[in-house]
Amino acid sequence: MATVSIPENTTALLLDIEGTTTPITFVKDILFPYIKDNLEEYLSAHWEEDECKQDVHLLKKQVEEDLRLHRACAQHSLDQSGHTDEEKAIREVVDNVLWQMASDRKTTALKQLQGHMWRVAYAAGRIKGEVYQDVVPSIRRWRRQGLKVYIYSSGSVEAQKLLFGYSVEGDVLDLFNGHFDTNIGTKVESKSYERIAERMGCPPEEIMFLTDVTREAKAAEDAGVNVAVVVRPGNMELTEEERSHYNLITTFSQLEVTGSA
Ligand SMILES: CSCCC(=O)C(=O)COP(=O)(O)O
Ligand SMILES: [Mg+2]
Repeated sequence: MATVSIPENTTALLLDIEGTTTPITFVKDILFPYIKDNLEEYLSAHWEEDECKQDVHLLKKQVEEDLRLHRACAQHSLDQSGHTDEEKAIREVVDNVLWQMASDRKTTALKQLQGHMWRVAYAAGRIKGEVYQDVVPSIRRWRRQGLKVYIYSSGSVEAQKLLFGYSVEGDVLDLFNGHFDTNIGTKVESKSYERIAERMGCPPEEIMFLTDVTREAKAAEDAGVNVAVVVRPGNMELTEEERSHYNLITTFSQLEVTGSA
């Protein structure tokens, strides 16, 4: 198994979740179906609570933005009048959320609601966060070697903490120095990586980002961040050009700090 060097000046590793620390199938076959199956019941049960009201408010803001950019179809828009009865309003939220999920959108509004819904399932032991076997030992090794380790996922920070707090390996939240989500910007915008570097208090060149998505890798590279593309079973196929351009790893154990044995 070929090793890939973590550049010598690196002080922090930044990790994607889906397709990188965690199988895509966990997200697509466990997490997302949970939302689809429980959405209407969840909204009905929590509709009058502040947190749920804020989630719905954020979804409405997203619809306004989508309409402004001509992205939303009329039947998937939330009612803007505010003069609708509760059942109809819930139905509209359900339709909008399912529409967003069908296109695998990564909006902050969608991800915030999903995070709140998963909380109950994790706490009740109905879901355990999957992580590839190489993930925890590799991160522990990097931490011993003095590197900081952060997560950057489209999943909300709350959803990230649930996944690692209730993981198949137990509570492994101590692995991470911090978490970032789309509140800092989308993962395909290079500005997001500049902001993350600012928040970490280091230049982008000291960060190495691991992801399965080459559009994210390109955005990070454009910001000056070093990247390795993670190839896991079920991840999107890479083109020949991508395969030759990026450092590829199939497991975290391949990543070695330069100069370490
Ligand atoms: C953080 S758990 C939920 C995963 C999720 O909703 C998602 O969109 C994953 O996106 P990623 O940026 O980790 O590929
Ligand atoms: Mg990913």
